[in-house]
Amino acid sequence: MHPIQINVGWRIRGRPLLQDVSFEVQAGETLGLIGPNGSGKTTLLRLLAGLEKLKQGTVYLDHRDMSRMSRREVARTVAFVEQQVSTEERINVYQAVSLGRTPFLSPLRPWALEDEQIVACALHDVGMSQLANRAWHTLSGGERQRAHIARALAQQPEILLLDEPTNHLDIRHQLSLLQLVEHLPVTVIVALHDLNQAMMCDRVGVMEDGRLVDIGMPRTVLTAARLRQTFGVHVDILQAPGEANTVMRFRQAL
Ligand SMILES: Nc1ncnc2c1ncn2[C@@H]1O[C@H](COP(=O)(O)OP(=O)(O)OP(=O)(O)O)[C@@H](O)[C@H]1O
Repeated sequence: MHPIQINVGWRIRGRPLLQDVSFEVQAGETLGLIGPNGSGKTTLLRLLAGLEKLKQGTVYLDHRDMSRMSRREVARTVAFVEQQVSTEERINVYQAVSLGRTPFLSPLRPWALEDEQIVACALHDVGMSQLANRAWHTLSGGERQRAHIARALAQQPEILLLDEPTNHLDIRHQLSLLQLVEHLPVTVIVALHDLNQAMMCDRVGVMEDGRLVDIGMPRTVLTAARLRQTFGVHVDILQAPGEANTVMRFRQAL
């Protein structure tokens, strides 16, 4: 599996969107990325997915310099579920998820039974097996979201990048997705707005104005002082009876 080493900056028309963002992710770890709107989470994920060309700094995927990897190699390693993804409307769910196998197919390696099994497994993991034959345009927002995640899983990536994956999902599917992600044998970087969900990650990185201002265990990072400074909110950190995890309750800072 691929540990990730990141040391990047990113500018657009002279404006720095990422500045000296430097961290490592261990193989199999789930890293939550949090930060206010516009703090650079999506920009960072797009760089790591190879959708933006790296101009400043380096990204190493399993000790390989990402800028020297072909698009196909990156696609075999990294799967990215974007916040707003468009999918060709005239296909069904099975076909949409099958697209995740594209980086592995070639004239010498055509579609095979193995691919069918991987797609079926990905659909099962997101609870979409029953909807495999449904036309894409008939899906709800949450069902589309789950199908996009299934497509990423069908890619069998070493690294899974998720940009606010729970934002269209009902509470049951939010929890099942997070549990699924937690138990996958892959390295995950997930941008989240729900700080209680961030508590479930192995570590949390905090983005502020294009900088990574903190990274560490959720309980160490998500302190009242940090949330007041970064998000401008007061937080009460509550210990739920009989629960190992704490729960956060927010009030707007004056
Ligand atoms: N192509 C672009 N051209 C100009 N500015 C951009 C571009 N892409 C992103 N930005 C700006 O970069 C900043 C960071 O955006 P980004 O989408 O990475 O933030 P984010 O942390 O993911 O925000 P959100 O929580 O709202 O999704 C924002 O101010 C955004 O307007």
